[in-house]
Amino acid sequence: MTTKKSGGLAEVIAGQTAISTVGKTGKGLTYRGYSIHDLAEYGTFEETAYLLIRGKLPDAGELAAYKRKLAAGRTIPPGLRTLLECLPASSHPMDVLRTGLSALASFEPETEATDPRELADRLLAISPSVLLYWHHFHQSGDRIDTETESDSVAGHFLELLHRRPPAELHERVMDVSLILYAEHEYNASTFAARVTASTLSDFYSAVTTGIGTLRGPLHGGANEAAMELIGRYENPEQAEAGVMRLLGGKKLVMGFGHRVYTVSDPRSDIIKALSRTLSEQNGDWRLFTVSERIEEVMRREKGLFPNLDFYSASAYTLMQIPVSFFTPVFVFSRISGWAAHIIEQRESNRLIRPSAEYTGPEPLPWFRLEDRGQGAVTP
Ligand SMILES: CC(=O)SCCNC(=O)CCNC(=O)[C@H](O)C(C)(C)COP(=O)(O)OP(=O)(O)OC[C@H]1O[C@@H](n2cnc3c(N)ncnc32)[C@H](O)[C@@H]1OP(=O)(O)O
Ligand SMILES: O=C([O-])CC(=O)C(=O)O
Repeated sequence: MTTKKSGGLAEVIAGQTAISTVGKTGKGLTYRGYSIHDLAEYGTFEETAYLLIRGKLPDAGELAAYKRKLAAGRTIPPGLRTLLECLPASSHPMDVLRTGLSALASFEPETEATDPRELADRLLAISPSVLLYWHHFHQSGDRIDTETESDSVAGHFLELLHRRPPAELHERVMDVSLILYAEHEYNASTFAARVTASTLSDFYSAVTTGIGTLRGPLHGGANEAAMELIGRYENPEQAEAGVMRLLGGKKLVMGFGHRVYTVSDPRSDIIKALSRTLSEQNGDWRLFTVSERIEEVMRREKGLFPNLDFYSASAYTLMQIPVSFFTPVFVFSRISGWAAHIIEQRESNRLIRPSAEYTGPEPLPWFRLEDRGQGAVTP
């Protein structure tokens, strides 16, 4: 029988993975055995993506070659540019990204000869270009050159967005953010991508599935929803009163809670520290102090802790990233985790098709159309 605990597949072991561990002792996170703290402190997003997609850390030569390859993958095919120009200016950026990456399949289809690792790299490299080509075309009519001098995904995205090389601190914060968002075991979007891969569908379809699933506010969309909440309040006192009202009305406070972590989300302290540094640098503490008060209230009233999405919201805003780009940034990073899982699924595939507990009517007699009067078909 489905209980509240088993609903949503909570605590169900739905398969195996060698890619990451989430929530060991209630709060740990490793990617292929490396702690998230080491990756965020000493690593870069490119090393992380290489580790996830290829299963080992690159050496210096491999990393340099990998960065060159990603830089070469930023170009958008002319047909896809035309398509992006045709999408409405009012599109949600997640629609643009989902549609853009899906359409790339028509220009550069996966074939028997395609190495899925190469395709993963192409999608990682081109994603910021797709979003920002569309953005600038509809903002100013400019058909931007999507090549930049930057040798990192973080720098490429920020440079395309603001059309100038990013400050060193901003590039590092974005790089760490991409590391934190890269991979998380059987989260909803990754699991959905694995389901698609398990039907032997193509790589693009699996990634597109992931994007569609990530967008919801219970998952990746929570970073945008959290910013919408934080942005409502001028000061911590207002925030406390507002959140108390939400809790009184049994509403969810986005950016809090987690399905697997029970003690804390280890990524949250890392992004929180960066949000503090950005506030200090900007000399603007409003978002940070409002966020801290919301955190205090949520701990006191509900015993809930912030997840990665909560302090990502203030950090991104402090770097002048538009709110509607927050979940797309999550996509830029999570493509690496999805890719690792799609490849792992393919390596030992069996169709993912669970069973359901039936709760519908017992077998019913058939009524011919002319006999179906009011109330004739009642169980
Ligand atoms: C990167 C990521 O994707 S992290 C997740 C991002 N999502 C969010 O931040 C959305 C807000 N959070 C939530 O909705 C949930 O905590 C989820 C979806 C993340 C996890 O959901 P579940 O594991 O199903 O938790 P569940 O709903 O059983 O929560 C347990 C209790 O805590 C409450 N609760 C959980 N999260 C929150 C929250 N953010 N605000 C208020 N109450 C909450 C629930 O209402 C429930 O209360 P009840 O027992 O009185 O009914
Ligand atoms: O694991 C989850 O359920 C959600 C999450 O934190 C992630 O995908 O990063």
